[in-house]
Amino acid sequence: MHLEISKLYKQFPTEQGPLLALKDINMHVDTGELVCAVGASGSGKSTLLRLVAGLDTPTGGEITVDYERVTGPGADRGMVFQKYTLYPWMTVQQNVEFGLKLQGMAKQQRRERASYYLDVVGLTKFAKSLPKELSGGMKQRVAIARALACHPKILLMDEPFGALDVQTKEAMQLFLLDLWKRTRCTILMITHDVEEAVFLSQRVYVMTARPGTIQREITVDLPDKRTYAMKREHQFQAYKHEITDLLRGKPDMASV
Ligand SMILES: Nc1ncnc2c1ncn2[C@@H]1O[C@H](COP(=O)(O)OP(=O)(O)OP(=O)(O)O)[C@@H](O)[C@H]1O
Repeated sequence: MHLEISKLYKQFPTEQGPLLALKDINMHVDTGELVCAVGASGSGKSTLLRLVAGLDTPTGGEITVDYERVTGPGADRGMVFQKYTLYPWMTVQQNVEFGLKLQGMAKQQRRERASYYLDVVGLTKFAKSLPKELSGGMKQRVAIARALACHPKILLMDEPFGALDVQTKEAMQLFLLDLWKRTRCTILMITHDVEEAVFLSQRVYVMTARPGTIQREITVDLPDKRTYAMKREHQFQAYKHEITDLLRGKPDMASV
């Protein structure tokens, strides 16, 4: 799998005139990578992910998945949004099966596929529950199972833990890292949370706001096994400060 974003521009018409949301964005994600784009509010993160998902069209540049141009939504890209997007009237199992049903998969096969991914996210016992009976973290695990069940080439995550309390968010970050290792899925996540980006990623793209650009690409050279304790270590804190300073627009003394 190879996702390539080249010379991407997005401009929106507004009452005050054209608004340049994304300017000359160049990024890539390869098989098995977990990459985050981090930026302040208004840096165009959601716009970027919507373009990759094919939910909107760029003003300039292009996005390719395995060298094929993205022209609309496709089963090769699975989405997980911040707000729980489960259908409230469907059981957990039905929610996970829904995309497969749309793809025309036979009943027995989709039941088995959904059960497999509910097991992967540890929610087998809740297959018959309705979303309202689940906690926020559990709902996001269902949303992840639903996206993975369609066997996407890449999982696109838009602030997936943004609506969760701090403890649940940390638990979900560890859950995602474990899932990523077990399934070897490829993930592009956007977040405004610097600590989250450093904790999860192998590479981080740091964005600027108005217009949204890629300011820096940082390879996070931390041990593969990430732990809570690691967050207090010097190297982790150094990455966090480097990215926070970039977002604040402080001069980076290392590059002067
Ligand atoms: N449909 C639209 N029409 C006009 N302007 C838009 C539209 N969508 C986004 N924008 C503008 O584009 C810019 C980037 O928005 P976007 O939501 O992508 O940023 P973001 O980094 O995801 O922000 P946040 O973290 O607050 O969600 C903002 O200035 C926003 O107002």
